[in-house]
Amino acid sequence: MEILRFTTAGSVDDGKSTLIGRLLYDSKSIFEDQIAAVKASSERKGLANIDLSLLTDGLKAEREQGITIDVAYRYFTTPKRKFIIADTPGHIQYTRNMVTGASTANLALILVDARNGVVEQTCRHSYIASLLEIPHLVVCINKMDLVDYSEEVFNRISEQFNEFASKLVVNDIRYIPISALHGDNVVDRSKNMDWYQGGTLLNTLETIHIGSDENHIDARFPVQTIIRPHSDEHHDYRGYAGRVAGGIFRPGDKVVVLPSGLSSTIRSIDTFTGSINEAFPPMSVSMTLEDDIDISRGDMIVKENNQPQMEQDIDIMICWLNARGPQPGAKYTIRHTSRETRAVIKDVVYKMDINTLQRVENDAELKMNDIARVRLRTMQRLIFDSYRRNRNTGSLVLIDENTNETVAAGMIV
Ligand SMILES: Nc1nc2c(ncn2[C@@H]2O[C@H](COP(=O)(O)OP(=O)(O)OP(=O)(O)O)[C@@H](O)[C@H]2O)c(=O)[nH]1
Repeated sequence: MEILRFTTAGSVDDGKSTLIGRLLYDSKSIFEDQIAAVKASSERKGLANIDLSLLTDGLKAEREQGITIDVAYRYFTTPKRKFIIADTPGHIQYTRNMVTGASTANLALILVDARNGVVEQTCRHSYIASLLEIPHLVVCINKMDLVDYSEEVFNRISEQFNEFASKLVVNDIRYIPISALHGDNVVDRSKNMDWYQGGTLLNTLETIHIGSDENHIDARFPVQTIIRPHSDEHHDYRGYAGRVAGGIFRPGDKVVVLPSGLSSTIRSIDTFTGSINEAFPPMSVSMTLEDDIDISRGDMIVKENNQPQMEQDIDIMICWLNARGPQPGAKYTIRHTSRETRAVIKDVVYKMDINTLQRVENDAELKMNDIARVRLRTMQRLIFDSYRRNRNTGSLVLIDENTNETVAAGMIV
């Protein structure tokens, strides 16, 4: 079954918890005992309706303890798709959390309070979603019940958002008028907004086309592990295991191993359940080649006629995630595909002011949540594509060698 990953963003009190609770409740994705518990505590609080935000409040408590990464993952399934929600809180650490939750997302769900319209947070979240090249944006205009389910308010906010979004790179934006509290257009079609002809939120999540979200053109296979079983039966088996990061591989394909440049032909592609004729992202497989060549972890198998770049000097857009900014000359471990190497930050080219979308030059000091363009020099060559071309081979993280913390996420320009 297809999996859709999405992230949620909105300012504090826009209704994210209520919306996710509603989505799980109306799609019957939560267990009866959880519902019973929420009903009981709603009654205890003297509420007439059950308070759906209580379903996600357990997670809030965790957040308030200040755990390192404030992203809570929730899972639900309908007959059509599986869903993974990366739920990020609306408070000030937006960038860091969104980057963490959104790097693999197909879709970003942006919540707007119908009474307030597009606010600063909406713009920041949308900018980050576009920076991360999240392919689909769904803007839910919530609390429609508080504006008399007005079509005019909905249109005004949609236009306001559209105008801002025209400055971003987002290909697919949809707008849905909802009331998370009353359930309008979340799972069930609203009886209060006949003027709205589009799908409900769940319907949109179930049907949005995500088949082209992965790059199926540039064949990229970063090798994670070399498999050499020691039993007699498999004496000469040597497989290269990893996750397909782009394109389509088939037995018989002429391939090149990078960085060595040695070439061979794919003999077989194997999975736990047997051999297959085709491998594409994000499948995890093991390949065997016709020739016995030297391959190690971090190498990349690609096709002869379509090769990635290999460089040591790399420009990236970076999101700084750590409380401590980079010290001059500090070395970092870079994790990129299945490869690890060291790098130094040579230069901060500019920082980005997310509110105005202007570049700020002459300010090289990176602070938490900053977004900047920086130049890296790596010890070994990286084998990469631009992030725009391939999110798998174009993204990397920087790790502090002393504390072992992830201090930044980067997207190769
Ligand atoms: N009238 C109305 N109230 C809503 C709606 N959705 C949410 N609310 C209310 O708005 C308030 C905030 O909702 P939450 O779901 O806690 O908001 P949140 O965005 O998750 O807040 P944080 O988790 O603090 O970021 C609550 O009092 C909700 O009952 C809606 O569609 N209509």
